[in-house]
Formats: sequence, C-alpha cells, structure tokens
Amino acid sequence: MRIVGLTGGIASGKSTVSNLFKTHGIPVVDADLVARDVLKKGTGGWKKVVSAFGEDILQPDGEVDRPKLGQIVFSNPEKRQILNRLLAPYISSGIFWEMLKLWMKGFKVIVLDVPLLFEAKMDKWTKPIIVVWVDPETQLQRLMLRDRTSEDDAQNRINAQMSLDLKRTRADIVIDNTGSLEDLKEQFQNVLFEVTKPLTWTEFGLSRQGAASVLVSIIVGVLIFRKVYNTESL
Ligand SMILES: CC(C)(COP(=O)(O)OP(=O)(O)OC[C@H]1O[C@@H](n2cnc3c(N)ncnc32)[C@H](O)[C@@H]1O)[C@@H](O)C(=O)NCCC(=O)NCCS
Ligand SMILES: Nc1ncnc2c1ncn2[C@@H]1O[C@H](COP(=O)(O)OP(=O)(O)OP(=O)(O)O)[C@@H](O)[C@H]1O
Repeated sequence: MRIVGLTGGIASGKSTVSNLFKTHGIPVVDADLVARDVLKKGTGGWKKVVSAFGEDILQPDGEVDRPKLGQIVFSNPEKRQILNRLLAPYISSGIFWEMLKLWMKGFKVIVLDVPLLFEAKMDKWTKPIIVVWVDPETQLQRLMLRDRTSEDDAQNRINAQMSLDLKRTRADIVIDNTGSLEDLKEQFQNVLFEVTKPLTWTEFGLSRQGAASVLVSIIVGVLIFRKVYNTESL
C-alpha cells in the first residue's frame, strides 16, 4: 500500500486538496477528524484533557468548548504541548485504525492528511510527502475569512506550527496554492499522475493483495517442499 503524506500549514488548502483526491476515488484519512473523535465527551482523550485543563473548558452539554480550548493553547506554547502530549497516543491509534480499515478494503493508495505530519514525526511512514504551500499573506487572509477570527488569533495559530517554508524543503512534491482554485486543480493533475504510478515492490508487499500473494506463495512452497520431501523419503 502506498501511504501518501499530505500536509501544510493551517488554511493552506489541505482539505481542498483532500477533496480533489476523494473525487478521484483515493481515500483520505483526515487527522483533524480523528482528533475531533478522540476529544468527544466521555472518551479517554476527553477525560485526560478535562483533568489537565479543568471543567472550565466544557460547554453546558459536557462537550469540549473547542474555540475556548483553542484560544488557550494557541496563545500558550506550554499548554499546547500538554494538549499535544495528552492526545497524541489517541490520535495515532485512531489514524492507525482508519488505515487498517482502508487496507482491509483493498485500497492500494491512501492519503494521510495530517497538519502536524513533520511535528509529530509521522513523515517517516509516508511517501511521497506533499506539502500544500501558500504565501504568508494569503494564508492569513484565508484563515481570517474562513474562521472569522481576528488577525492576532489567526497569526497565533499560524505561529503554532512549523513554518511553511521549512515544510516545503522537506517535501517530495510542493503544491503552491497561492493562486486560484483553477491553478490548484491544474497542479493537482500532475500530483495525481505521480501518486497513481505503479506501486513499488515494497508498496505492493504492504498492500492487502501483496500480503495475500506472499501468504499463497508460502503455502504453495510448503506444499511443494512436503511433496518432494515425502517422495524422496519413500
Ligand atoms: C485546540 C483544538 C480543540 C481547537 O479546535 P478547532 O475546532 O478550533 O480547530 P481544528 O481542530 O479544526 O484545527 C484547525 C487547524 O488547527 C491546526 N492545529 C490543530 N491542533 C494544533 C496543534 N496542537 N498545534 C498546531 N496546530 C494545530 C491544524 O492546522 C488544524 O487543521 C483542536 O485543534 C485540538 O484538539 N488540537 C489538538 C489535536 C491536534 O493536534 N490536532 C491536529 C491533528 S494532527
Ligand atoms: N486556491 C484557493 N483560492 C481561494 N480560496 C481557497 C483556495 N484554496 C483554499 N481556499 C480556501 O481557503 C480556506 C482554507 O483552505 P482549507 O480549509 O482547504 O485549508 P486546510 O489546510 O485544510 O486548513 P486546516 O489546517 O485548518 O484544516 C478555505 O476557506 C478554502 O475554501
């Protein structure tokens, strides 16, 4: 199985690119969705976070008040680190299960959309790595427009991540999403071509079909060996 890493900065356009993958039949594991699930009321992640940050971060219905927790952690690196440390194990196992489900369904190429792919050191599991880059001013404007936040709040969120310029140096493929959606779709055609190239032997071995072939080969090998061995010992 080919595990493609998709990352970038906040509001750089990862979800927009993810949607293009999905419309071309390539499934996407969205780490933000997994992170939402592991913070739902009553889950292990929720319990840890409530005991670390207190009940003040809860809404009246007991769910985490996400904008409130966001304001706390995006303006305070120590608190952000605490939140990351508490949720990381739940997020990684959530991503693993989502991948396993796709593996069992027989998908040969899947995309992991993980905003903190490099920060969480998950880049070593993915190849190729796609970074959706955007120029800093456009990123700020798109973030403020999408989330209806102040400039300070948006800038805090951008500063909470590794710089996009550094991320692009670690990419196999860079998508420059500073232009229009039409520009993005045009670049996406080349990305799709790269990502859907025939699998390498290692990638094939990691796919469900590859694992099945290895298993069948082992069984056939053992049967032949036993037949030859039995014939010789007669
Ligand atoms: C702080 C929380 C509650 C704020 O929720 P909110 O709904 O406002 O934002 P949302 O989850 O949609 O995230 C929006 C974007 O913020 C960025 N972001 C989220 N968490 C972090 C973080 N810990 N550090 C840096 N950037 C982050 C990502 O680019 C993400 O795409 C939430 O982001 C959270 O639980 N974060 C910790 C979990 C995490 O690390 N998520 C990223 C998945 S790898
Ligand atoms: N090329 C583009 N032109 C104009 N707007 C765009 C373009 N690409 C994305 N956008 C808009 O910019 C905003 C951010 O894009 P998107 O939500 O895809 O970013 P993201 O990287 O997934 O963000 P996050 O890290 O918060 O999940 C959205 O409102 C989206 O519609």
